[in-house]
Parts: sequence; structure tokens; C-alpha cells
Amino acid sequence: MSQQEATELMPWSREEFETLLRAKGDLYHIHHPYHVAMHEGKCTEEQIRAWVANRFYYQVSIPIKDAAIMANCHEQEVRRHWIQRIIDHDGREGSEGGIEAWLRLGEAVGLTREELQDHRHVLPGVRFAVDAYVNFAGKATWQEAACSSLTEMFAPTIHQSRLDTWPDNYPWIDQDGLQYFRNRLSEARRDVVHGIQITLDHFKTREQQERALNILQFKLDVLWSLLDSLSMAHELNRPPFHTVTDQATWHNRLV
Ligand SMILES: O=C(O)c1cc(C(=O)O)c2c(n1)C(=O)C(=O)c1cc(C(=O)O)[nH]c1-2
Repeated sequence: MSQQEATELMPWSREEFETLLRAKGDLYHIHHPYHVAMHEGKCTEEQIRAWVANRFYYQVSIPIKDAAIMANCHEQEVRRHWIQRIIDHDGREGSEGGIEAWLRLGEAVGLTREELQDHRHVLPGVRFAVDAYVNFAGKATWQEAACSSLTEMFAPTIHQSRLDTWPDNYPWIDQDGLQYFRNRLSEARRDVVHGIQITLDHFKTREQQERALNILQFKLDVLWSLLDSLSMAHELNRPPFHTVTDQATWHNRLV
């Protein structure tokens, strides 16, 4: 083996590996044109509503995804931590969770709870992207699934940017509806501390580390694809079957 090949196979140090994981933030959906437009105050009310309604499918799928991870994990100590993610979204007696907060965001932008909960606005591409994430979490090892959640490293910035700009850019949105984003600032930071530790501990060889980066790229693809679907339908006016009908036409949840 040449010196160069040997070097290529050397694992990155913990610090180098973490730096490479964090560098993936350059590809976060904060840079997607739909998100940029939303941030710059250029989205119409209809585009904001479409985003909120479609993202609700992500919101309700997250605790299912986290339950799938726990179902594959035989380490009690990890589950004791991980269960908090489910509680964050589902809430518990006396404290509202993220799903309820997102429903209130929906109401603040002019959507009824019913139209969010029956997923009538959820585009097929959004459904497929989110389902791919849930399915990955169920099939992968819990460590790989934990790694896939690491896009949350970049989430506090995106939540904060909404808190900073939406009140000025979208004064028609009732500000109480933004509570979801406030809650996630600390919740996401806490999740990331745990997720990073699992990832740095588990992916040791260079091959494993490269796989971790690929897993993180998969998750970035999920988030980017979600916004691609929104762009097609609500920015470029090319919703599914637009060449044949003006009606919103796509399947509803099958399973
Ligand atoms: O608004 C966003 O841009 C955004 C992104 C992400 C993410 O990076 O996956 C999450 C969230 N929000 C979020 O609110 C959330 O609860 C969440 C959980 C997870 C996950 O992978 O387990 N990602 C995210």
C-alpha cells in the first residue's frame, strides 16, 4: 500500500470528524430558494400556508421516527435520553408538545387544525421524502439513525432566523404562533449534544466516518427534496398533474 493510500484510510480525529460533519451545514435547507424567499419576506400568504401544512407531515412523523429508533436500541441508558424527543413532540399530561405548537402555528397563518391533521395539502414528494427518513430510521442501527438526526446541528440558526424576521416580514401572522420555533432552540441544542456524542463514539474507522457523512447527506437530501416539492407546486405552479387538471390531485395516506 502506498503512503498516500495508507493516509487516505487513516480515520479522522474526533475533532476533524466533527468539523466535517458540521461543514455539511453548507448544504442545509436554509439555502434552498424556497427557504431563502421565506426568510426575505418574499413568500405570499399562500406559500407560507403551504409550507406550514406540508411541514406538519414532518412534525407528526418525527416521534414515529424516534420510536422506531428506540425499538432498535437495546441500551436502556440511550432510550432514557431518547424518549425525551418523543415527549418534546407529543407532549404529555399538562404540557403541550411540538405537534400542538405546530397546530397553533397553522392557526396563526390561517389554516384550520382539521386541514392540517388530515394532511390534505401534503404533496406526494414531501410525503415520500419524510417517509424515506422514517423508513431509514426503522431499518438502520440506532447509531446510524442518531447520526441522521444531526441536521439538527443547523436547526437553531434557522429557527432563530424565523423568530428574527417573520414579525416584520409577515405582520399578518399572530406572533403567538411562533412559539414552536422558540421551544426548539433549546430542545435542538440538547438533542445535538447527545447525537454528536453517539456519532463520534460509534463511527471510528475512516470507512465508517465516511458512511456517517453519507447518512447526514441523505438527511440533507430529505430536507432539500421537501422544499423542491413545495417550489414545484407553489412557486413554479407545477403541482402534480398540473398539465391535465386544475384540481389538487394526489393520493391521501395509504398506511
Ligand atoms: O425547521 C427546521 O428547519 C427544522 C429542521 C430539522 C432538521 O434539521 O431535521 C428539524 C426541525 N426543524 C425540528 O423542528 C425538529 O423537531 C426536528 C427533529 C429532527 C430529527 O431529525 O430528529 N429534525 C428536526
